[in-house]
Amino acid sequence: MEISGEEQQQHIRVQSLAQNCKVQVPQQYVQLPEHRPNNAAAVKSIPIIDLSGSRTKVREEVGQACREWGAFHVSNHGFPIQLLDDMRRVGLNFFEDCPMTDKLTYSCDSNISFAAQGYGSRMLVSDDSVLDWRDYFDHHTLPLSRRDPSRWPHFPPNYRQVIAEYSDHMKALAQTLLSLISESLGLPSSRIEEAVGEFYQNITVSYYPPCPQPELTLGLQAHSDMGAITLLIQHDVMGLQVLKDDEWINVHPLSDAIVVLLADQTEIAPMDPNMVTDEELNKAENFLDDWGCIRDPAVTGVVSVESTSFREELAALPDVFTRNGQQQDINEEGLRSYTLDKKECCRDFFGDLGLSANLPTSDLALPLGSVRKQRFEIIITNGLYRSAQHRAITNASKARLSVATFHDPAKTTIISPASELITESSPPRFRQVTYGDYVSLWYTKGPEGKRNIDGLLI
Ligand SMILES: O=C(O)CCC(=O)C(=O)O
Ligand SMILES: [Fe+2]
Repeated sequence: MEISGEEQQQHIRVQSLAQNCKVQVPQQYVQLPEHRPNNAAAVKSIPIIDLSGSRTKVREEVGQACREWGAFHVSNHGFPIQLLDDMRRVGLNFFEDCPMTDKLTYSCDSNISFAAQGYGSRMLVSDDSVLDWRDYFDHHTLPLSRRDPSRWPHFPPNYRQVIAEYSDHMKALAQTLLSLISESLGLPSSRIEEAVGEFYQNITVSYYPPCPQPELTLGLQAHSDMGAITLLIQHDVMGLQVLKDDEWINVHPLSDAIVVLLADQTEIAPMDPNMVTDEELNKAENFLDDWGCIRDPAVTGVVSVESTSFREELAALPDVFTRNGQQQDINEEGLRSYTLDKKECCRDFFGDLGLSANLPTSDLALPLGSVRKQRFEIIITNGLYRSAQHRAITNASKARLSVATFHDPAKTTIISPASELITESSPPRFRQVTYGDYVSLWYTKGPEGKRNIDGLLI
């Protein structure tokens, strides 16, 4: 049967490409210069938290790691070490020892749905995106109603059993971690898990073949994960990097430890305003400063805007945000163009206002005033923990494997501003977004090297 160009595209696996392109990668895999990997700072590393320590100590360490990194290793986590090894082994066996024709029988069809289960390479729908140097197998594992092991590899023979056991243990660890994260914010331990609801868990095994031009490519472009919390293991080849203070930091593989990555829904999970202490507030302010957002009370009045009510709102603001020493243009038009051209900038701006970027630009005029009033009392804390921006790099000599276990809300869960913030004088002004829509945005627009929470901006 003749295979159409489109079908061929669907079936091209990076592993086959790597065997044929020994010198040069195809143009579609070449990243823009600003996205290419550079030499990561060797000295820093994400924190390691020993979960067997006292609850108070662990809580404090988790809080600090979430504020400063959004990513950390956990050791002595209670997850069976043998199962971590088994998972890495069956993953490698499938990618390296199963014939390509057999692997292709599990191909996922990204035309049918986003994040389709199965064997694939290309995640984003848009045709003009630069491609990742990666193949993957995505498994839908929880809730049990989504679990259909017959859709998972039959090779090696224990593959399906390992995935099922791995999924159950990962769920338990995710629950422990979310309760620690809740407690570290002074919230009841079940608070974030309740906000997330029943876990939708996916396990993605990623396989990065050796790449002839690692300096031009990325195994996986920069992004933050969409759900609540991701737990990740790598085998012994380094490739994961986390962004910290505008610097990419290598996450070295530790065979017995598990990487925890905060995902977007944890960043915007509701926080209890009564729990915000002066000390936390100070930390939040320092945190924003660390992100290059300088509050400058000396600067007043900024922009020319068309809408009078919007101008009045702005005039009521005694200060203006500057970033890296430069005053931000915050007129409505400016924001609109940030949305299109400089989403990161816009996201920071919204983030400073505690809006978690969960706001359509056209509605910006309405909430600004009320938001400003509450900013230092309540809302800042909402963004205190940031989801980790991360990516994977490639290397010329060795294949690399990682296993990421995502814990997400149900597609029907509504992401909305913290209910604590809604009062008569400050009614909800934000578009409510269902998690499913959020996911669709990500797959159609792509993270574009930015945190995918930006996808919520219209
Ligand atoms: O391969 C890695 O280490 C990163 C994987 C990842 O970030 C993802 O699958 O979302
Ligand atoms: Fe990720």
